[in-house]
Amino acid sequence: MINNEKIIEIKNLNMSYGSKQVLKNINLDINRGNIIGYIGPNGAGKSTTIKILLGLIGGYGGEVKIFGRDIREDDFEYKNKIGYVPEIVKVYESLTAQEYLTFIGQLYGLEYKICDEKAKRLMKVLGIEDSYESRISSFSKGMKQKIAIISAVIHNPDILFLDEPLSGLDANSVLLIKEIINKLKENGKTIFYSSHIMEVVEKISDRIIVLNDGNIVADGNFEEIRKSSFDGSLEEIFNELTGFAEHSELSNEFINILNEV
Ligand SMILES: Nc1ncnc2c1ncn2[C@@H]1O[C@H](COP(=O)(O)OP(=O)(O)OP(=O)(O)O)[C@@H](O)[C@H]1O
Repeated sequence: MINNEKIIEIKNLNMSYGSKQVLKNINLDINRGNIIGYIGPNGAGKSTTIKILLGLIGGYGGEVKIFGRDIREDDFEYKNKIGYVPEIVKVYESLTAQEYLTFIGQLYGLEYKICDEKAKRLMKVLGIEDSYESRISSFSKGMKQKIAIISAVIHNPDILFLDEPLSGLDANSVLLIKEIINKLKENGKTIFYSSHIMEVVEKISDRIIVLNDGNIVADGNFEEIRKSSFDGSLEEIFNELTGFAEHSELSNEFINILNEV
């Protein structure tokens, strides 16, 4: 399905922390129903972009429109239609899954009874329903990740920002969550997928955007990126685009230091 409705429009986006410019004139239009692989080396500016889109940080230059409206003017309504799985999951660990998920659901305006029922059913699908009334502090890493995913989608958002969403999940859960992401796309949801696992980004994304030092250095589907670069895997192209060629030298140096004593 080709959908040209622009759901996110970013014009001349700049962001600095003190004297350090971390986003340098980013221009991006994102269409509804796409999975966008948003990748780049550590410190490239990915989280900063996502936090601006989420309305979590201000002080930027340029313009960001979501659902056609400037987020500076409409910073409340649009937030009800977006969901976010952060890289480092901070859930309120002293709460039970039931307390936490119903709290989040109610923040998004759902009735208690509806979020209670939905949360329990979603946990069942992800195989953790037995822990619905247990404290999150007793959960394994993967279980906490599943809670973070449920809390990001319980209100059925139109745009989903996922930062390393598969972190800590076992192979079966990875398969299930990837399948769910594809079905969310088929349902017209737009997904911003940020990850360092290149194999997944390569397979899952309709469009891949590579950020390096605050600049977009590649933008297109995997085939287009291959054509404009070379015929390799996304991991190889990524290393080439971001200028990282010293892995052999650096790994030798690391081992040599260990061998000194
Ligand atoms: N609150 C802050 N104050 C000062 N500098 C910051 C702040 N947040 C981020 N930075 C700097 O901005 C740059 C971009 O950081 P950002 O977190 O956006 O990178 P990233 O691409 O998400 O990296 P990673 O892959 O490691 O998560 C980095 O140099 C970082 O040190």
